[in-house]
Formats: sequence, C-alpha cells, structure tokens
Amino acid sequence: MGEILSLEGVSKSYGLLKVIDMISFTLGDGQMLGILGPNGAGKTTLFNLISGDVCADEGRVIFRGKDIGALPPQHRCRLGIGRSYQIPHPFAGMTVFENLLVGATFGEGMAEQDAEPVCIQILEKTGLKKKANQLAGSLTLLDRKRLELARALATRPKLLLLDEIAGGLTEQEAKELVRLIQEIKAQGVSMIWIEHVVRALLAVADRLLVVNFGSKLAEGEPESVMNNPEVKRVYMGIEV
Ligand SMILES: Nc1ncnc2c1ncn2[C@@H]1O[C@H](COP(=O)(O)OP(=O)(O)OP(=O)(O)O)[C@@H](O)[C@H]1O
Repeated sequence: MGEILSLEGVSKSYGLLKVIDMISFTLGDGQMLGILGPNGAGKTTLFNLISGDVCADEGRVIFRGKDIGALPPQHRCRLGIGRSYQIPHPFAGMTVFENLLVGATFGEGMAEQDAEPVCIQILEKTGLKKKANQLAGSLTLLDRKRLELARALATRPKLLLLDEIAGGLTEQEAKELVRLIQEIKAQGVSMIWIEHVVRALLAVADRLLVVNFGSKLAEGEPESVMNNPEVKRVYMGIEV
C-alpha cells in the first residue's frame, strides 16, 4: 500500500501562539485516519494546512509524492483534496443542487453536463435529493452538515477531510452517516476525520492520531491509542 499523504515536521504559529508544533504523520492509500483532541488542540488548523487554507511556517506537506505546501486551496482541490468545514458555510443564495455543481465544476473542473449526473448521484447517496431545489440558506443545521459532505464529494476527492460532521446527530443519524462514510471508503477514497463522537470514529478509523496543544500525543491502532494512559488522562480526563 502506497502513501497518499505525509506531513513532515509541520508547524504553524499565530503570533506567539504555536498552534501546530512539529507534527508528522503518514496516511496510506485508501486508509481512514481519525483525529481526536480537546477543543483548541489544533485539529482544524491541521486540516487548513493540508487543504491550503493556511500555509505552514515550517515542514512539508506531501500529497501523492508532490510537495503541495506552497499551493493555494483551489489547486489542492483539483489535485484531489476535498474537505468539509466544521461550521458549514454553503452558498446560501443557491440551491442545494447548485452548491454541488459549484463543487464539481469549479472545484474538480468537470464540464457542467458531466457534473450533473455526478451531483444527482451524490444527492441520492447523502439523502438530500428531495431538497435539491431548496435554497441552501434555508436548510436545518443537520442538512447543512449533509450538504458539507455532499459538496466535498462533488469535488471527487482522492483524499477527503471531514471536520466534525457527526456532532448534533441522533444515534440513528450517526449510524447512517457511518454507513455512508464506510461506503465512500469502500470506493477507495482516503480520509481523515476529526470527530468528538468517538464511537462513530471508531467504527471506521484504521488508525487514530491524538493531538494536544498542537503536538502529537499518540498515534496508532485505534484500540492501543484508546488504551494509552496518557490519552485517557489528558484527553478523556480519566485518571489511570
Ligand atoms: N486564524 C487564527 N488566528 C489566531 N488564532 C487562531 C487562528 N485559528 C486558530 N487559532 C487558534 O489556534 C488554536 C487551535 O485552533 P483549532 O481551531 O485548530 O483547534 P481545534 O482543535 O480544531 O478546536 P475545536 O475542537 O474547538 O474545533 C486555538 O487556540 C485557536 O484560537
């Protein structure tokens, strides 16, 4: 199995605050890495560094063998990095379908006639078909989260970054989401999923990475990471 992504000694500061401190990890092709960590640990910043929303102060971001650290987000998207945002921000004045079309045409570069059937398929898959013609701004939070995922899928990513998409879902909805993510994974899409809903994450993650104060606290097989005494103490607040 080859590597799709590797971060090598990546750091990022905002003023005096070092938000990401020398983080390195690799992601195998078709694998799912789950990221856990307390609020403010630097998880979303890590995604921003991969998607190009911010650039690292030091270190390298290698995607499919190429150093993409200096590329803007739209170039990284075209190369195959799709992402959802923790706070959904769809194009509120456009319909759900139009939001997907933007992802497919501008994000991935598909011609509109090719993009339409792809978008319809994604709407079906994500349970948004009935809302295709609804304005994105009028959706409930839950449907906005679905739209975040659908929009990211419309860019036909090879690597999908999911930022807390299970928060606020009922148990049943979380199960459906997990099924959908398993389906996407089965199609060979590599994924990184930041999630506080640990049960959902454990259902699909091949490996876990725990971040604390911008540094890697633990990484490895889910079971051994969850049993790591330092993870229990720092992240879960459990004394062992
Ligand atoms: N653009 C920015 N300017 C200044 N500080 C920032 C900026 N973005 C993030 N930070 C700070 O960096 C730290 C890490 O933020 P980040 O959003 O990456 O954490 P997180 O682990 O995703 O948190 P959460 O679980 O609450 O989403 C926080 O202290 C945050 O306030």
